[in-house]
Order: sequence, then structure tokens, then C-alpha cells
Amino acid sequence: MYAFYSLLVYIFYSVFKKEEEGALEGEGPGGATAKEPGHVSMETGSRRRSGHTPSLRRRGCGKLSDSTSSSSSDSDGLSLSDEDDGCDEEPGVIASTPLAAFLSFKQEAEKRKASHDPLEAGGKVAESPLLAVMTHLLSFLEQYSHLQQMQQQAERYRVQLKRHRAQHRRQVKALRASYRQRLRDKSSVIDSLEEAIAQQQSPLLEPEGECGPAPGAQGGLHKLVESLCGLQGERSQLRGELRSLHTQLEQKDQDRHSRVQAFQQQIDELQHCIKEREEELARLRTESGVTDSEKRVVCLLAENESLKQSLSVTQGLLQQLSVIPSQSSSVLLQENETLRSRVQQLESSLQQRGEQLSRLERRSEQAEWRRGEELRRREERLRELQLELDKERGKEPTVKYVTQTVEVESPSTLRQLAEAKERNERLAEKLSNQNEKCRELEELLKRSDRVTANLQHKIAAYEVEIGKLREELMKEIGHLEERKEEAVKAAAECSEHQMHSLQEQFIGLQKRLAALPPTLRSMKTDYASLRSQVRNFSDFYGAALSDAKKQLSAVISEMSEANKDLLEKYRKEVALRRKYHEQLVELKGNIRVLCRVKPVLKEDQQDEGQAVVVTTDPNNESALTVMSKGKGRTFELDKVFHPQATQDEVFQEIEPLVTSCIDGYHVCIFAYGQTGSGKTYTMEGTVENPGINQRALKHLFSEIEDRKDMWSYSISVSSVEIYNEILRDLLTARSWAQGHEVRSFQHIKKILAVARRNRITFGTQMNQHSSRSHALLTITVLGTDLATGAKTTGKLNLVDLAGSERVWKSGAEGERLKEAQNINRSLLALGDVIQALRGRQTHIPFRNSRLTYLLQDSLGKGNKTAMVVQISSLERNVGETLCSLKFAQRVCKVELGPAARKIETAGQCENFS
Ligand SMILES: Nc1ncnc2c1ncn2[C@@H]1O[C@H](COP(=O)(O)OP(=O)(O)OP(=O)(O)O)[C@@H](O)[C@H]1O
Repeated sequence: MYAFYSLLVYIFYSVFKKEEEGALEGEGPGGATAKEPGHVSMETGSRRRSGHTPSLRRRGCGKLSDSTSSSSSDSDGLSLSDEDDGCDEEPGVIASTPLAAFLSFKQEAEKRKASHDPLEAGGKVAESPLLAVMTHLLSFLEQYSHLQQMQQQAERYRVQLKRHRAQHRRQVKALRASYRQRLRDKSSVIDSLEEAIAQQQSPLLEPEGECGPAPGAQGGLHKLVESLCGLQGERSQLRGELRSLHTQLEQKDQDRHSRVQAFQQQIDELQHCIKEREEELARLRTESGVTDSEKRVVCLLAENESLKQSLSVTQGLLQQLSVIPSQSSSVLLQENETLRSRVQQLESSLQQRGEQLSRLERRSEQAEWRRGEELRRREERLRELQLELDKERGKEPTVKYVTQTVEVESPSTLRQLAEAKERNERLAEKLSNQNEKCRELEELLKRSDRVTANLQHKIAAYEVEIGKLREELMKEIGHLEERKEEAVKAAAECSEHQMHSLQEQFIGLQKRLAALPPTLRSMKTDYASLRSQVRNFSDFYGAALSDAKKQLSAVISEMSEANKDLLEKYRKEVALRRKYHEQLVELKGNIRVLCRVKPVLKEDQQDEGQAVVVTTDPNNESALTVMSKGKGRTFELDKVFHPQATQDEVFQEIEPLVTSCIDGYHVCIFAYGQTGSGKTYTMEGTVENPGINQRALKHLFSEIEDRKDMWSYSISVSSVEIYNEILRDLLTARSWAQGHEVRSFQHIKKILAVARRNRITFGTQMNQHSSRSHALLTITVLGTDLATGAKTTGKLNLVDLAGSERVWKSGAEGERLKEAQNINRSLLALGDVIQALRGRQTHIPFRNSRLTYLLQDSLGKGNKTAMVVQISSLERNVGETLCSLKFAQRVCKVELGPAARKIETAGQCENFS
């Protein structure tokens, strides 16, 4: 809008100036004084000082002006110079042309304004201070043009009056002259006649007696008297005519006087009218600020107001922008934060899912590999059996069916896993994009802060500049006021001069308007650009925010969709996994024998020269070789952990069995080996590196959490130790184990710490090493299917057996001997149970020891068992190592048959094998 009105003013000024110059050029040399408004002003000043009235000189009518001014003072100075000075052109024509152009321009502008959007025309435009000033200016111009026309009309009247007056005077003068001449002629005739009469009468006046009148002279006298009488009559007639002429002249004078009076009245009226117009003009000028200073003040005040308004708008905008972190922005930031945290949650859940999937994948691969291995083994075994059976009868092994099933289903699982992984990667990519967006938004916020600071700085600079300008203006106003007073004084001398001055001021005003202070204009431009920048920025910012929001919501919805899919997939995966798990465990055999080789620690290296006699094969995870007496003996087990194997790797192997427990199976995991071989380390671990017990419980809780939509579970634990065939509860210090319900993993951690402490305490009280007792941690998992109401009971026995060293070697005596004997007895009982199971005997001697008695429901047929054989790799322990490995191989040959799930449906406990 500012640009538009600046353009309007500029156009107006250009049009006016052009036409003015054109008009003045058309006037010839006389118009040179009015070509340049500034020049006129200067000349006017000089003329004012010299006491001349410039009046119409600027229109090239100097002569007329001079004669007019002199006519009022000197009636005899009347001349026809006004007819000869070339001022036949209408005075108003020159001035009205640019004005008419301007008015037509204004009409055009009004039409344009009317054709604009009514809202803008009535609202924004009307509100603009510059427009108000422009409106005042236009109305003033209208008034001014009208006034000029009236003045021109008065001027025309005055010129006509002068012409009439001069003409009349000339006529009266001529008449007077002719009458005087005629009167003089008549008087001279009368004088000559009177003279003649007097000459004629002189002889007659001589005494009559002396000579007496002659008869001829008497007749001539009569004739003369008659002619005299005639002349006298004629004279009286002429006098009468003269009187009548005088009367006529008087009447004409009266007429003239009355006409002069009428003209004077008209002139007075016009002057009154002019005065009124001038007053009105003055009022308008005061209102709209016609003079340079006033106009500038008004303009600048209006500009100032508008700048203030804009400033407040900008400040509001800036506040909005700056308030973003506190109000609306805080909401946005909160939203952002929420979204980000949500995204992070989703990311972490995705990561978890990804990890789970990768774990599944890994496990599946491992399972695949193991299955292959197992199949190979089974096939070998089958071949062996086949050879044996071929002799008696040919029977198709059932393993083939399993193999086929697995082979058929395995690729689809892998494909699903690969798809899920791919989807995960895609989502992760999207999430990273969103994070990028968030970062961009933060950048935008920072930029907005910078722009805000910049704007505030500029606004402050503008305010300072405005203040300076205002001061300058105030000074100028004071100066102009003085000049105005002078001008008013001068104007009192001559209204035309005032008009001229006004016109000069008006031209000056136009000039000033056209040439607004460049600083102000640059300020306006800067300000407009800044405003547009801010507006653009806020638009851009809003657009970016909404875009980011949309993208975030799209990603979130997509993720939730993907999550749904993932959940569905996961459920299927769980079902599949259970299925594969069962198949895997069955394939592996429900009794698994793992061997962990203890690394050589610093304390083990005390005896120098102790060689490492146990070697593992990196290409064969099921075999290890023990060097004894120069011979190497290889042992084949289900899995051999090399000395550097981590706790997690060990647990990965155990994890399927732990999962089986949740599914309703009874599982027993025990660590077997000589003292100091790492049984406790494997089962309990350390605080920093927990072992199977803690990891199994963590896995249980995590699995339960995953299945909470389908199953509800309750977990209870008991922890006991068997020392010298006496059972002790490590949680309550009572003699019999009781179950403690646990609610969370943190809770179980506390329970485990209590058990460890009590075990140590009991050991200290009895002066016994903890490894002299068997420690049992029993976890019972009761599950309820939320859909069917079926209940499962899983049990997980985690056993840290006492050391299996030989009594003779330990050199124990007394209590130690008794301990060792008890340990050996219980371990032998365990061996017997294993032997009976291996031999598929109908009677399994579980009751031979407390240990086997406690483990009977997890160790027997239909259950799942894993034994971790801990061995030392040092030469001095080779005998114990060989014993442990032989025992492990025996256990390896045990077949527990298909595992049975303990599930209770319709109030009955059933075993499904
Ligand atoms: N794989 C291993 N890595 C690191 N340290 C181990 C490892 N196995 C055992 N140890 C360390 O060896 C020492 C003996 O281990 P641990 O007490 O577990 O043996 P143990 O078989 O339980 O003996 P005991 O029957 O006397 O209790 C401990 O300090 C343990 O930290």
C-alpha cells in the first residue's frame, strides 16, 4: 500500500510538473519565472522585500499587474496596455490543466479503489494514515482548484471592469471635449456678435441732437438687434442643450457610478468568497497540513503512526515467534517432545523387535544348523540302526517325517524374518528422517530467534532515526512557523501574494511529497522487506511445522500399522517358535549336555608348569579333546563352550529350555563339575556378569510381558540348599522350602541376593564352603490362557551342585570326609538316576538322595534337562576333568523321550507329549 501511494504521489508530481513546465514553456519568456517552483519562491521573496506585488507575474502578466495596481491609485493612468500585453489567454487555463489531470487521476484512483476488494477498500485502505493524508490532500486540491477558478473569474471581472471603466471615461472625456468645443464655438460666435453689436451701437449712442440717426443706419440697427436677439436665443438654446448635456452626463455618471458600485459589490462579494475560501483553505491546510512543514509533519506523524502500528504488529509477531518456546511454541515443542519421545519409544521398541527378530533369526539359523547336525547324527544313527534292524525287520524311522516338516517350513520362516527385518530397516530410515526434520525445526527455531533479534535491533535503530527526524522536523516546524508568520503578515498585504505563496508551498509540498526523505523511504522499504521476511518466515515456519507434524503422524500411523502387523507376525512367530522350539528340543533331545571349559585365571597360574590339556575345536562346537598321559581323548557332547565363551552365550543355549518352562514344561538345569571349575559362576554369576539363574528369570519376565495379551502368569520361587542331606530354605532360614511369589524382575533380584547371602551365612556359621552343598533355585510358573482358561504349570529347577572331586584326592577327614561322602552319595544317586533313565528302566531311583528326590519331577521322563559340565583345562585337574566328561557322556546317552506339557483343561491335568 505504501508503495502504491508513494507511486501515486510520484505520478501526480510528475504529471503536474510536466504539464506545468509545458504550460509555462508555452507562455514564452514571460513565464520563465514560474518554471521552477523553487525559483518562484525565491523571486517572490525578493519581490516581497522590494515592495512589489508579484500577483499575476508568474502567469506572465506583469504588465497587467502593474497597470492594475496603478489603476486603483491613478485614474488618469488608464491605458489600453492591458489589451496589448498579450494576456488574452484565460489565466485559469494554465493552472487548471495539471489540476484537471490530477483530479482525473484521482477520479481514476477512486474508481480503482471502488473496484478493489471492498474489504481492502473499506478496511485496510481507510485505516492507512497515508491514505488519510492523501485524501485530505486530494480534497484540498479540489478546493484549491475551485478557489483558483473563482479567483480567475474575479480576475476576468476585474479586467472587464477596467476595460468598461476606461472606455466610459474615454467616451465621457470625448463628449466633454466636444461639448466644450461647441460651447466655446458658440461663445465665440456670441462674443463676435456682441462685439459687432457694440460696434453697431456706438454711433447710435452718440447725442441724437447733434447729428440724429440716419434712416439707413436705423434700419441696420434693427437688423443687428434682430440678429442679436436671434443669437441670444440661439445662445440660450445652446445653453439649454448644454444643460441637458450636463444632465445627461450626470445621469451617465450616476449610471456609471451605480454600475461601478454594482461591480464593486460583485468584487466585494468575490473577495468575500475568496476570503471564505482562503479561510477554508487555511482550515484544510491546518487539517491536512498543506505547507511543507505541516504536510511533512502530518506525513511523518502518519508514517510514524503507521510504523508504530506495524511495529506493534511486528512486535506481536515477534512475540509470537519469541513466545513459541513459552506459549504456543511450548505447545508445539511439547508436541514435538512427545512425538520425539514417542518416536524414540517406537524406535527402541523397534530396536527391541529388531533385536528379537535378529535373535530369532540367529536362533533359527543356529537351530537350522543344529538341526542339520542332529539330522546328520540321527541319520548316522539311523544307518547304524538300519544295519541292525535290516537283519531282523525293516522299519521306517520317524525322524524322516520331522526332517521333512522342518525342511518345508524353514524357508518361509526365514523369508518372514527377512521381510520383518527389511520393514524394520525402512521404519528406522523413516525415523531417522523424522529426527532430521526435528533437527531442522530446531534450526528453524534458532533462525527465527536470530531474525527476531535482528528485527528488534533494526526496529530500535529505526526508532532512533525517527526520533532524530522528529527533532529535525520540530526544528523545521519552528522555522517554518516563523516563516509562516512572516508569510501571514505579507499575505495580509495582498491575498494574491498569499495565494501565490500558498501555491508555492503547495508545489513545494508536492515536491517534498515526491521526494520523501530517502532515509524514510529506505526505512519503509527495509521495514516492508523485513515484514515480508517475517511473514514469509512465519508462513514457512508454520508450513514446515505442519509438514513435519503430518509426516510424523503419517510415520506414527504407519508405524502403528506396521506395529500391528509386527504384533500379528510376532504372534505367529511365537506360535511358530514354540513349534520349532519343541521340534528343536525334541531333535536335540530332551536331555542336553553342555560343557564349559573354565578359562585359566591368574590364581590358577600359581603352579608354573601346569599345562592346558583341554582343547576345543573351533570348527566343531560339539567336541573337545583332553590330553592325558600323552594320549588325546575326544569327547562328543551337545555343545562345548570354549574358555572365552561369555555368560550370554551360555544362556543362549539354555534359553529354549527356560521358554519351555513358561509353556508348561518341567525343566532342570544343573551345573556339574569339580570344585572351583566355575559351577557357581555359570549358575549365579557375579553382580556385574550374572549367570543362568538371573538371566533365566529376566527372560521369563520378558516372555511373560510379551505374552500378556494372551496369557496371564504368576511366578513363585524357592531357594534351598542340601548340605549333608539336610534341606535348608535359603529365603526363610526354615528347614523346608516354600514358594515366594514374585512380581517383577527387581523383586526376584532381591530374593536371589537374600539366598546368596544366606547361603554364605550358613556356610560361614558351619565353617563350610558353600560349594560343599547343593543349591537349588526352583521357579514355578503358573499360566492361564486368557482366551480358553487353560492353565499350565511350568517348573524350572536351577541347580548348583556341590564339587565332584574325589574324596581321596581332597584328603578330607572328619566332617569334611562326611561332607564329601554325602556329596559323592548324592552325586552317585544322580548318576544312578541318569543310568536308569539311560537304560529306560521302569524304576528310576529318585529317592536315593535328597537331591534326586527334589529333582524327580524335572529330571524324569517327559521332562527337559540340561547339564552344564564344568571342567578345568589344567593338567593337574585332568583326572577330575576326565571323570566329569565321562559322566557327561553317560548323561548324553539318556533318552527322556518326548517332553510332556503340563496343561490343565476342564479341571484335569493332562500330559501332552
Ligand atoms: N568362565 C569363567 N570366567 C571367569 N572366571 C571364572 C569362570 N569360571 C569360574 N571362574 C572363577 O573361578 C572361581 C571359582 O569358580 P566357582 O566358585 O564358580 O567354582 P565352583 O565350581 O562353583 O566351586 P565350588 O564348587 O567350590 O563352589 C571364581 O572366582 C570364579 O569367578
